[in-house]
Amino acid sequence: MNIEKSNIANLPTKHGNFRIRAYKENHQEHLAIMSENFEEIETPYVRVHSECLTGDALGSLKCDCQAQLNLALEFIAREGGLVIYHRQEGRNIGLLNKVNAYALQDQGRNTIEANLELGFKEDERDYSIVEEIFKDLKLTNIKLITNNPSKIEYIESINVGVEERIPAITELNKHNIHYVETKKKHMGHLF
Ligand SMILES: Nc1nc2c(ncn2[C@@H]2O[C@H](COP(=O)(O)OP(=O)(O)OP(=O)(O)O)[C@@H](O)[C@H]2O)c(=O)[nH]1
Ligand SMILES: [Zn+2]
Repeated sequence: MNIEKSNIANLPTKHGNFRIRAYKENHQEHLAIMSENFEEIETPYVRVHSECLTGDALGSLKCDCQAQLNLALEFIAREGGLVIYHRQEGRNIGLLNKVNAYALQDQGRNTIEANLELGFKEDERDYSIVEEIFKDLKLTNIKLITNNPSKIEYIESINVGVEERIPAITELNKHNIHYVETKKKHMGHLF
């Protein structure tokens, strides 16, 4: 994999001060967001956050993405760690397809049924860039912020130890409760 990486720069945010590095693979760019003390921590807290433009940027109430991102940024600013902003929109079906999936959800399909009806798997994400970022940042043991057991499985499969799982549980609302229930029931998410 041919990956270009940026220098490390400061990023002050309302959640705290971070250090960021961008990574470019083919036509996609990702971001590592590190706490200021990241390099001194032996076993950092890590979140691999999948891009959700509608949630992260627009504050969509259909999912729990923005709340999880905010939770993770606040957590690592306080406790020390890393958020990888993994640019695989819509579980990697892309924005246009995700909006088509939303249109099917408007007609009553759940998040998985909509993906399948469009000809995709329920989850098309590929985490190979995450392995490259872990190598670049020399991560061998982490504490992972997630509810998704397949993320833990993947990270262990690349020989990075997951010493602890921190749940990423946020407040639900009437728009996302069905989405979260579907993840729990059909995708094995831990709540
Ligand atoms: N295809 C599709 N993608 C969605 C939908 N809602 C959210 N997403 C995407 O799902 C991804 C987030 O995945 P989730 O299943 O919510 O959570 P996760 O990352 O697997 O697990 P956590 O680490 O616990 O948050 C983001 O890329 C979102 O853009 C949807 O209805 N359809
Ligand atoms: Zn979302």
